[in-house]
Amino acid sequence: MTEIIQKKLNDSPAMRWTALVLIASMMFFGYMFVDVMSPIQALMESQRGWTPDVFGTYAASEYIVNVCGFLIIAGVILDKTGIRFTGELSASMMLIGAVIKFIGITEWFQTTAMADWLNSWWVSMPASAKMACFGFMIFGCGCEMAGTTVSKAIAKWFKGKEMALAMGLEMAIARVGVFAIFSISPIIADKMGSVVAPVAFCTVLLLIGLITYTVFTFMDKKLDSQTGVTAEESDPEEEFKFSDLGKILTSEAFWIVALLCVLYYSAIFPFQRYGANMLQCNLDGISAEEASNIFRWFPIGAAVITPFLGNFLDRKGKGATMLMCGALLLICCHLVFAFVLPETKSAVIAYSTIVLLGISFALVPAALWPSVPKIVDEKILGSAYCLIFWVQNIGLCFVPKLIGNILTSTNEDNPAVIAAKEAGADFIPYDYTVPLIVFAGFGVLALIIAIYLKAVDKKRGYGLELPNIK
Ligand SMILES: NCCCC[C@H](N)C(=O)NCC(=O)O
Repeated sequence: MTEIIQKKLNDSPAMRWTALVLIASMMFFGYMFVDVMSPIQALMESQRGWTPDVFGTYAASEYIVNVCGFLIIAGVILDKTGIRFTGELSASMMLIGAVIKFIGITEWFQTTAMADWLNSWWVSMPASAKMACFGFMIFGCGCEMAGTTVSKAIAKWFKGKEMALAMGLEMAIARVGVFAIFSISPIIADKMGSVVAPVAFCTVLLLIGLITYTVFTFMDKKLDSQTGVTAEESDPEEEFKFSDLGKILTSEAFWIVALLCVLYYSAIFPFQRYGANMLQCNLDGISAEEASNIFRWFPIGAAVITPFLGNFLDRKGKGATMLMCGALLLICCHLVFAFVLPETKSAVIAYSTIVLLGISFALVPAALWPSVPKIVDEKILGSAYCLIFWVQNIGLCFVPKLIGNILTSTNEDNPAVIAAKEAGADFIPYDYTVPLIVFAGFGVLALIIAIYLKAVDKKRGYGLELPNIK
């Protein structure tokens, strides 16, 4: 009898890589939106009155609802409803949040009665910033939920195939999004003469992201029909249970990784918000466009190297060592920005430090995320990732605000800042030394924890230094 073996959709390399492109597009556009304002901070200050303090509050708003427990609920939604519904929900939340933020910063909104009302309380926060924060809160819930959903989707489509490479590439594509927006946001703002245009552009891209994910859901439905799955993720063993939270939260290894994650990323993503402005200030007031041109090599450096490091980790191991090297590099880079760059004002030093920071940003994520399955049970892996994101989001929420406050308070008596403000200048030459020392401090703590993790790994034999491919 001839046996007919039906090939599943993800058995075809073309189909599974198409699926990756579709889902990674959503994250690509999402990461673009996250940083659309970062390179036009000086313009936001001159056109909408967003001081560093306001900018810090705005940056924190992306994570606030996640920190209040949304990420835990997101884990439940994902495990109960599956990747199709959760992905659509995430992409829709990102789009709705983006539209609210876009409306909030338009010229038109500033003339409305609602803006007058918003301006009447908490007066240091302009109405545009309040609306943008509200939109960014909704966007942030969608974006972080999408991050977990995409990991689960890649695991489903690439299980037993090129899973690590696919995850590395997805992260790399997202970093390219940051590179792209740092390149084009100031250009669009300049050409259109307004800060609204780049936000409008990214909002349209998020709509495209929703469409690409919708196309993926049709492919995923087809895959399920081929594998005979009727209700998604119906295996009760795989489901999120609240009792699992206790198991994870009482694990020492989980806390080591979660703390390392929050400390390291607190010196990366919040820095990304201020990086271009910091370069502008430390390189004697180069234009926002020139500063973005330098800064964009940070995510692109990470994007290029991450898949290679993932491959190295798969074959040679050395995960814990990579974490230590990444943290060490981070400290050196922030200290160079704090003390060497303001003295030398050298573009060469700025470029090389940015590239080195990009290498650090490749080393740590490439080693950190694949380490999690080595320290927690596969059954509770989804919950563990959600909880690590949750702890990480606490840092990402409060650190930008902390940095904004420090930047404002340490520059209160800075004569150059006072003079620029009095003259109504477009560019305010802030002194970034103290915020950069704080970032380096996070790196020092991350390094100590990475060293401790390596020692714990040696004692308990998690295999963090071993290759993934046996
Ligand atoms: N909203 C941008 C920050 C994404 C944070 C996310 N929880 C994460 O850690 N992603 C992995 C990465 O390395 O980008």
